[in-house]
Amino acid sequence: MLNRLQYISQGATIEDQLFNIHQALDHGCDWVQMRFKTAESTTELLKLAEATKMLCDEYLATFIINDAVLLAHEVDADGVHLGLTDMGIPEARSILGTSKIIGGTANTLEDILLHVSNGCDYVGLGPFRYTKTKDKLSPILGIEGYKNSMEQLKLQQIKTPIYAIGGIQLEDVSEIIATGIHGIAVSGLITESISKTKLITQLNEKLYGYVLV
Ligand SMILES: Cc1ncc(COP(=O)(O)OP(=O)(O)O)c(N)n1
Ligand SMILES: Cc1nc(C(=O)O)sc1CCOP(=O)(O)O
Ligand SMILES: [Mg+2]
Repeated sequence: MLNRLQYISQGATIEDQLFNIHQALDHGCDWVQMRFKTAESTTELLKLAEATKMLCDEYLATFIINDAVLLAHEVDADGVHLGLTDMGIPEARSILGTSKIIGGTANTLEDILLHVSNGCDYVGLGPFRYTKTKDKLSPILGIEGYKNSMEQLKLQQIKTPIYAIGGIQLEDVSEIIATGIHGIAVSGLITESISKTKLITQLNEKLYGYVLV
């Protein structure tokens, strides 16, 4: 089963990225998505990916890469996350094989159904609310948007794990999970937290419904 909490990395430089990723792992995150939009070259992306791979191996954490399928293949990451304008899931699958995780972005039920029919392993459905982390946001879904999509998926007996994303705060998690959503993907919440161990423990308690030891 896929973990319920995914940390999406932040940082303008390799050093900031690595610091934030290391912090998240050290305080209990077990799934990192490397998202480095300000990388100046493919060499920088490769350097960060290699370093993140080593860290995630050390912490026994899942490591996926945003957008870059060939890079994920090159560093033997656990998978990729692909947006609506990134490489298609069938092509990514043919490069990465069946053992790797492929996630896809959705904003509508139609997006979700397309990803499911293309064999994605999970869907990131968002944005939940406005966030400054990503430019050019799709229309905001709010809790009602999640309720509607999850009801339709239940009717169609679709069990692909769906992750909520976009501006999520600790206080939002219980009502999000109550819709049938599998997990959450967060960036700013963890990066900016000054008590990360407490935050991640509280997130996991809400996501898994019991206290993790
Ligand atoms: C878990 C998860 N869900 C959605 C996204 C957004 O991906 P994308 O639409 O490709 O946008 P960018 O992240 O590339 O700006 C995501 N990264 N992760
Ligand atoms: C990367 C990303 N994708 C989104 C989408 O809606 O597809 S929202 C988002 C940003 C997530 O970061 P934060 O937790 O800081 O809001
Ligand atoms: Mg993308």
